[in-house]
Amino acid sequence: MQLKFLYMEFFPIPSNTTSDFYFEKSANYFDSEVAPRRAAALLPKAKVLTILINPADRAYSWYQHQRAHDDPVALKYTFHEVITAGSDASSKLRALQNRCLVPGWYATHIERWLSAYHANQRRASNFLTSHRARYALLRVLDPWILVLDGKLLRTEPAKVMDMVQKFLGVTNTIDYHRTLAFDPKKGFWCQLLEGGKTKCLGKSKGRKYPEMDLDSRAFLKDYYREHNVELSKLLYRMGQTLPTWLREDLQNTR
Ligand SMILES: Nc1ncnc2c1ncn2[C@@H]1O[C@H](COP(=O)(O)OS(=O)(=O)O)[C@@H](OP(=O)(O)O)[C@H]1O
Repeated sequence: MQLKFLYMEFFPIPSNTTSDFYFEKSANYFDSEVAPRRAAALLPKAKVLTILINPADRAYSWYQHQRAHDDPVALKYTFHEVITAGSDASSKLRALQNRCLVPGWYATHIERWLSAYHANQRRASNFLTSHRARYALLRVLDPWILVLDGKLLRTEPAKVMDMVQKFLGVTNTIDYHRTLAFDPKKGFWCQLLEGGKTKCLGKSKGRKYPEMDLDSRAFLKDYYREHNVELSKLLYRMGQTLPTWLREDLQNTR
């Protein structure tokens, strides 16, 4: 009971009379086995947005995140040592390796979200026996999932926010082309305040760290090849635009 109460407080039941949107964001349960089923049970009408960057960069970003939080394993080992550690490595090193690598199996995780939510919506399209036709119909009737290009979000956030507002069906839209400005010191787009100053995200977002070494880049390119091919097929089936980083990656693969 207690858990349910906390959940309901965290996700208040939306009233039919308001046009408010409740949102929640986290990078940490995207790849969870149980989260999609739980989310679909708790919030069957939720819209889901996934922001994907190149999984190799995501792995490196996580490693840097852990170093910044003084994780002794991330401080002790280089990124290359972490991602290439073998089965004989310590359990702590393997755990860090998993948190760097596994969330980047994007197609596997998105499939899990799709099946959890589709299982919920099946009744609406029960007359269609083919899985593919059902996908297609649900895509048109109820676009509830949007896959966004994290690289584009970084370089052209206003353009991405236009897509988000359209997807959510926001009526009172905000023109982010006017409310965001590039801050050269931060190296990212930030909120533009009255008077021309900018308000950027905190120190923990957009950290400055060295470029990934080329050996790690090559290792991860190979490691994620099949996963990225699967992702491109899945996005095609879902009728979603391929992120530019994925297009480039696949072109280089060929
Ligand atoms: N405008 C702007 N300002 C700051 N940071 C930006 C911005 N746009 C995108 N990013 C990228 O977002 C990354 C951190 O966001 P996350 O949501 O993954 O972080 S967290 O899960 O909340 O810790 C962060 O990753 P790192 O660069 O590894 O720090 C950024 O690259």
